[in-house]
Amino acid sequence: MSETQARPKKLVELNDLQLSFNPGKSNEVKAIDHVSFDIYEGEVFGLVGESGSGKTTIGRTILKLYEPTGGEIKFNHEDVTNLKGKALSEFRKDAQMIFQDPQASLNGRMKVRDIIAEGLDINHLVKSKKERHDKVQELLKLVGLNEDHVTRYPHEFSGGQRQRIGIARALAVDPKFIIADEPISALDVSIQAQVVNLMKELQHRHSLTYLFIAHDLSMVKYISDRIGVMHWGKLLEIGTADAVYNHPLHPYTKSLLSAIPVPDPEVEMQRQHIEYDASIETDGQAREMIEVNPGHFVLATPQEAKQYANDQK
Ligand SMILES: Nc1ncnc2c1ncn2[C@@H]1O[C@H](COP(=O)(O)OP(=O)(O)OP(=O)(O)O)[C@@H](O)[C@H]1O
Repeated sequence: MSETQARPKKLVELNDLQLSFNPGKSNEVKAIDHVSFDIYEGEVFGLVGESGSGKTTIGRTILKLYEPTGGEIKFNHEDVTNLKGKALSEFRKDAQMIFQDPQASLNGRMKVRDIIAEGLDINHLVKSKKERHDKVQELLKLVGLNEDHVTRYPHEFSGGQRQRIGIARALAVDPKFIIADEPISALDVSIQAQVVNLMKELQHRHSLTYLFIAHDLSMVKYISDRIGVMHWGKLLEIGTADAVYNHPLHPYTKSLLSAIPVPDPEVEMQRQHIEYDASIETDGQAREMIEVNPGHFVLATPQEAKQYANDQK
């Protein structure tokens, strides 16, 4: 990189993050098991892995909805691991979340206008009723909803429209960073692309940074710049979307990829699912993130990393 070229700025940094549920008890779950990665300003970072791998816990821990058991979280170069009070409210304005199930995450007894304006009210971002009204109208338009929808309730909308309301609510406070936790998995396939396209468009227009959480790689590959793959609380692989999708290193990533259905029926008939033998995660050997190709890391022993690199040739 030349001196004149700007280095990507790190917006979110996770350093050796750990979170255990029920620590020290027989039912302890290491939901985040020594995870480190950075998210650069302006990028879409996709976090994938099967149900229970710890993706939601990471999202909620970044937003300070959970207290980590260990490690550090930085936002905009500042340590936010132990934020409290006013500083925490400020941070929560900069970092917003969009949820998987808009039906459950929107208060059914509130009108759309008040749902969208909630963040404006809490953070005292508007000075008059008119300003509040205008801002809500602007947000509705931004996410492709009708201006006369303001007096309706969430149940009067389709799933896709409800997710648009969730997006408008998140954008109301003008955040820098959005965690989208499986934002499309509850939607019809025909609507999924529309919502993803809207999110992409808003990202460009508002210079947003996303952590996009999903359990399968197909849509994540389309929206993400880089992808991290999680299993059992550990980050197993990280790289550009192209590297992870087209040149996977870890056997778990290969297995995840082999599970994606192919639209072509003939190819689909011949698709072979690669079984993943998870015993390599519990054999007691020390593993660390090794950079096999520039920017493409895998959790491995030095020997495994060599093997994974050779398998690619
Ligand atoms: N509040 C909680 N108390 C105890 N265990 C929990 C709690 N929340 C999550 N877990 C456990 O932590 C692990 C990680 O869960 P998490 O929801 O983060 O996974 P996920 O990858 O987001 O899965 P999903 O796609 O199903 O949301 C799982 O084993 C889960 O059962």
